[in-house]
Amino acid sequence: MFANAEIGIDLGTANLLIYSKSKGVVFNEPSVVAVDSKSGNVLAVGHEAKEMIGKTPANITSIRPLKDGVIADYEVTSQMLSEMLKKVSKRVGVSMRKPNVIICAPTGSTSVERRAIENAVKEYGAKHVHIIEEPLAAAIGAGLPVDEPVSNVVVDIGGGTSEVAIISFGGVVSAQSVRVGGDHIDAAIIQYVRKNYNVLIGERTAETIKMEIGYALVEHEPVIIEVRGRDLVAGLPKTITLDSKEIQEAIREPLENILEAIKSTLENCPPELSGDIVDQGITVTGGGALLKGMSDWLTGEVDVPVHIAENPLECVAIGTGKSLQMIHKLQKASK
Ligand SMILES: Nc1ncnc2c1ncn2[C@@H]1O[C@H](COP(=O)(O)OP(=O)(O)OP(=O)(O)O)[C@@H](O)[C@H]1O
Repeated sequence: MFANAEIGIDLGTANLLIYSKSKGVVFNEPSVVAVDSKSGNVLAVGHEAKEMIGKTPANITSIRPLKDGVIADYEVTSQMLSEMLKKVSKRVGVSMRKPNVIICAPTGSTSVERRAIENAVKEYGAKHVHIIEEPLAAAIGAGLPVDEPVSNVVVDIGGGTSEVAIISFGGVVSAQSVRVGGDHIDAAIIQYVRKNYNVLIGERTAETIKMEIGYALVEHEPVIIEVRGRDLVAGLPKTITLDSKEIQEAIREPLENILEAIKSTLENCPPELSGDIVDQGITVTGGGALLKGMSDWLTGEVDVPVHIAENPLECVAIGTGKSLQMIHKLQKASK
């Protein structure tokens, strides 16, 4: 039934990626939509819409329709998907008519949330939709030998969720999904700056701070960044200088929540698989893997080797794409 499946979709909280069987990753843009508030019409999607966040006039709203890895605004998600598939069709000349689709969902998502994902794709006109567990896709995309009799641990740190899974024989042996990811790290930075400087910064500024001077909980030479926000007392624009040590403290809590999920998954690992984990280590995927010091921090905390995947932001999309070819094997394993 899935032999002729054609595209894989990583419908992420932060980014939406589309993988075509014939051309690889053909689309990789932020999961953002700019909508005309009066007519409800979509004005822009992806990069163009992200540029507009926090800057639009009253009649235009920039929306991120996914939250914590799942659909928060169904209507807008369907519109976004449809616009993005049309864009791909035009841009790379890949036909997106009635595709067979493999799309991923977080392991912690409910059946209602999964149905919403499936229906959003079907609404576009997809013929068959198959849902794959997000960490399994991440593991396949990271090049781990998921269908072999050796267990692998994958940690996928996305925008809205972090998934930790032990995978063996093409299936998820045990998994934990926490609704904590890059977005929560950004929110912690916004809160810190507001509390300590009385300055309000926007989401995009917080993300820049994280990417430029954010560190996992490791020793490092401090670096600084200058950013602008609005002084909450004077109401005027203000420039402040932040250093990486204070930001490190500000983001401690979400990082520790992610670590807890990793530790508890490892603690619940069937004893027969523990040996493999010591040998193989942990592979980290998702945008969060790019936080500076991530690999050193996790290695110190869990005492097994930690590898950052080669292309962490694209692993899930590549994995859904590759699973187009492996689908029969995976289906057998999940029976
Ligand atoms: N260099 C970097 N340093 C730190 N964080 C980064 C970096 N690059 C990207 N990120 C963060 O990675 C997150 C996006 O990752 P990714 O695209 O894997 O998430 P997603 O798949 O959209 O989300 P989810 O899996 O939760 O639905 C964002 O929070 C982004 O800020």
